[in-house]
Amino acid sequence: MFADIENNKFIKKPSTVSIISFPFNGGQSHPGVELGPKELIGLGLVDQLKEMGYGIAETSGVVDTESLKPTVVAKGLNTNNTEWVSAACKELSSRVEAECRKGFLPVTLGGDHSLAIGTLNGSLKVFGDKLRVLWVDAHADINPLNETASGNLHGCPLALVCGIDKSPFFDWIKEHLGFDKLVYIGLRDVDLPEQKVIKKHNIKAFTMYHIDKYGISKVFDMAMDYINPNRDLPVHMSFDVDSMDPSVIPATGTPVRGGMTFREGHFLCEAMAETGCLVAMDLAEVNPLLGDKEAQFKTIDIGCSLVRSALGETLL
Ligand SMILES: NC(=[NH2+])NCCC[C@H](N)C(=O)O
Ligand SMILES: [Mn+2]
Ligand SMILES: [Mn+2]
Repeated sequence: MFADIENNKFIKKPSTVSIISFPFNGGQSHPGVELGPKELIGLGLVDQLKEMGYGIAETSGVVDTESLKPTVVAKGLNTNNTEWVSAACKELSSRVEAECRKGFLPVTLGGDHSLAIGTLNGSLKVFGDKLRVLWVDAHADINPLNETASGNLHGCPLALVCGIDKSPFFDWIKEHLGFDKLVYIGLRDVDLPEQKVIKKHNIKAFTMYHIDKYGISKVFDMAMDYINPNRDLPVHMSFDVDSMDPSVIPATGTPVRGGMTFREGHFLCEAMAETGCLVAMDLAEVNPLLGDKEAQFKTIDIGCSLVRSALGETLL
């Protein structure tokens, strides 16, 4: 058995990772994001993790999202590909849950950020109300389903995970994340309905303003002090690569200027690793079809190094 969750004794720094590829683009409208996992692995991510000493779980693998595409879809919904996002995320949830139960650390490679509906549900099932979530993103991704202007579900995952929305299309989501168990870092593009939700539920958020003002080190400490003051609770980090500045990570579908530098992003991941509390990670929104060759290479290469940093890569 992996851990004694009741006593906060989850496995710190697990030695085995499961690489879950989630080639999915149904949560947004730019083709190409489904190629993220293949390109990240193609550039050597799995070998790099092995070199760092990690065991790679045999249960690593690809979620066959295409086969989960529904043939009949409801009309008149405010969100796009609703049934497909639900079916794919439900499958992803059970994969993440199974890996966490074995004491492995699932690293889910996206795919668009709607994937967090699945990954967070999976880790919530295992760690229950001990689970804490660090959401690293330019966006808040907490649009209520009936209020999203774009209709793209990658802008809504936290509304479902936190139970603001109890859509019948997502009736498999039974457990919800408390608002006080979530913290944001990197925000700089938040829609009006999201601003209302964040204020109403008093969700802790560190925007780029706070990173500029205090520096990333202090911001990370403040974020952890809020969700995990004794550094003894399991943390799921959901990392959207558009949290990074577009000059660092250009190949992503919804870039926003004024993001984290190369070092700020890596420092954040290194600091997360240092706590020993990371139990699951998502890397979302790498789109290898956007921009020129150099932009694509940079994005994939730095995507890999962010994961390595979060898993404890250090120079010495
Ligand atoms: N995971 C992301 N990149 N989300 C971008 C969301 C953009 C915008 N807030 C929307 O809801 O459409
Ligand atoms: Mn984003
Ligand atoms: Mn996002």
